Amino acid sequence: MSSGTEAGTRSGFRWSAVRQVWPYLQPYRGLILGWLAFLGLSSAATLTLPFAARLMIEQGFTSGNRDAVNQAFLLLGLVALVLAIATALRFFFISILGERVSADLRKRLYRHLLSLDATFFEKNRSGELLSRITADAELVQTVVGSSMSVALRSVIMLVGASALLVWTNPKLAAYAALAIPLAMLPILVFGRRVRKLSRQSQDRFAETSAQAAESLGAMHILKAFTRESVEADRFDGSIGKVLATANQRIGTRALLTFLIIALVFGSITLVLWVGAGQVLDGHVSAGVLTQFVLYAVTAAGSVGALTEVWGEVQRAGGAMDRITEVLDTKPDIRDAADARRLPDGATGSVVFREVTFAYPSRREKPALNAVSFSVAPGETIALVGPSGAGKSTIFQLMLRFYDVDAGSIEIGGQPIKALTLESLRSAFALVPQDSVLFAMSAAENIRVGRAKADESDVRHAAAQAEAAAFIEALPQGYDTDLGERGVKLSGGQQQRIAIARALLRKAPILLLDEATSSLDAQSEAAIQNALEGVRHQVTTIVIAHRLATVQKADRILVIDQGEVVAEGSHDALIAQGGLYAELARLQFDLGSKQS
Ligand SMILES: Nc1ncnc2c1ncn2[C@@H]1O[C@H](COP(=O)(O)OP(=O)(O)OP(=O)(O)O)[C@@H](O)[C@H]1O
Repeated sequence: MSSGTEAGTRSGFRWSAVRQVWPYLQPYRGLILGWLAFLGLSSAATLTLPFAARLMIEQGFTSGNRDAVNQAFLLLGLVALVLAIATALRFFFISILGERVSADLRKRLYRHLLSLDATFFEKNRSGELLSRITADAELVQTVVGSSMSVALRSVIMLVGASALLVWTNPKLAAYAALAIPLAMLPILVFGRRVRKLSRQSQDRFAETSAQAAESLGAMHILKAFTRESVEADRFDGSIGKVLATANQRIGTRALLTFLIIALVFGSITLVLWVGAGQVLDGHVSAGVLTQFVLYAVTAAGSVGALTEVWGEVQRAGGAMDRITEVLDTKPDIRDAADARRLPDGATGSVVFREVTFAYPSRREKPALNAVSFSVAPGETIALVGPSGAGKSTIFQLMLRFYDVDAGSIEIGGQPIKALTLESLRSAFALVPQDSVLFAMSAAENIRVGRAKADESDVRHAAAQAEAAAFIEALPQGYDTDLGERGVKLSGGQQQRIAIARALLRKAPILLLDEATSSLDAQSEAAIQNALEGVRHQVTTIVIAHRLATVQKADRILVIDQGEVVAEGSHDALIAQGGLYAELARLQFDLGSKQS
């Protein structure tokens, strides 16, 4: 997406992206409290272990007292039990929290995507957007459900172990204190690079998903043009790029890990060497040194764990950036603050006044130029003209998929910009050029027209659209699943389902965009008859290349290069002898030669 590339090159880490996660955590205060409580308990238990070990050595082995050994082991066992229970419950609370947060994030993202307008989807590939719902939300889940917990636990352990180091032996602790800032140094140096590479990884992965989604959705084209191997190579190339970025990121992380472990444990070894000298000199007991060692290892382990999750947090920061970009995108086409509903029972009149419009991606060439016409309620109008003339654009503007650049459009006597989008679009039943079906049953596909329609209405609409006979002949009749995008049906059958869907809607304005182009003459005639039946109840606007389809229209508008160049009945337009007469001569002459 356009803003995506901007953010992709932005190298700074956005804390705002991390803050964006907070509203998703807030509703789950109970889970957070549960997690914090058990985090505290498990940390306390872990910090008690070195102390128990010291007791064992000092009072048990050194003094040779069996009771003391028993007591020390009992304490150790109890601590271990508390640790086990607290760790399990901590894991439980935080993992559930992670799942809930990512589920909410996905729901919100999807809902938001559905609210965005046509321009957004022209700029962004669906597979790429899908990866934000799947892969990016997954990363955020990992951070909330695990890294966040590890990070906080490590901080607590680091602080706790450091305090206990000072308590155990302040002099040795002072040496150890030098090790910590040393360990932080590589994080500061390499952290920025890791987060930049992480964002790049996610972007490249999204690109791969987009590519795969597109190809899998057009498998028959790939096969028909034997492009499988070209496609596979293209995918290999994309994956190669993902891998290259991942390699760089992992390499940097590996170097980071090496430096941290080498610095931290190197320093600790030095400190212990000093400590061992103190034991030999009799200044410090073996028990105290053991306790010190264990606390030092705990503190060092915490630093290590922090660096590990720091990388994760950086990655999730990148992912959250990508999610936030979508959530921050506001649709240009939305309800005005004072939008009102189109009154129920509004008539199906349509008025275009001097409408000029250019698509956002092609501003230099208007698709429509000062187009004016009006359609009375119950009238049937046909839009005719060469391919690319602007006929479908007229439909898109009526449905307010785009806003006009100049002029205005009225439906039922109301300017469409003053209406709520929901009520405006409820006034239309559209049969688009490509009948889009879903992987649902035949009945559900028809019910897309009106979700609450009952079975008899669905069957009636199917009968009107000449679809009843073939649907009933399907293996499970109306319950037959039609496959992804309706692949299990022929083009003409898909089109009839789309017509049934539109008829079921019972909207005041019916828009047919090449709606019967895939049908045989017989089916088309039958549908024309069915449409005759509803003809005076609804306003019908038909786009058709086959002039036989439009002859019965009350009026025909001839569109050419974004302008209305002629208007009238079939006979009147033939008599005028313009573009329409030319189209008619070509089609009907051809027809007579063929027959
Ligand atoms: N989303 C879009 N972005 C940019 N230009 C577009 C877009 N959709 C259509 N166009 C352009 O606008 C012009 C009008 O297109 P439109 O789809 O309205 O033509 P049409 O008359 O319906 O053609 P056809 O009969 O082939 O369906 C064409 O030049 C087309 O290339």
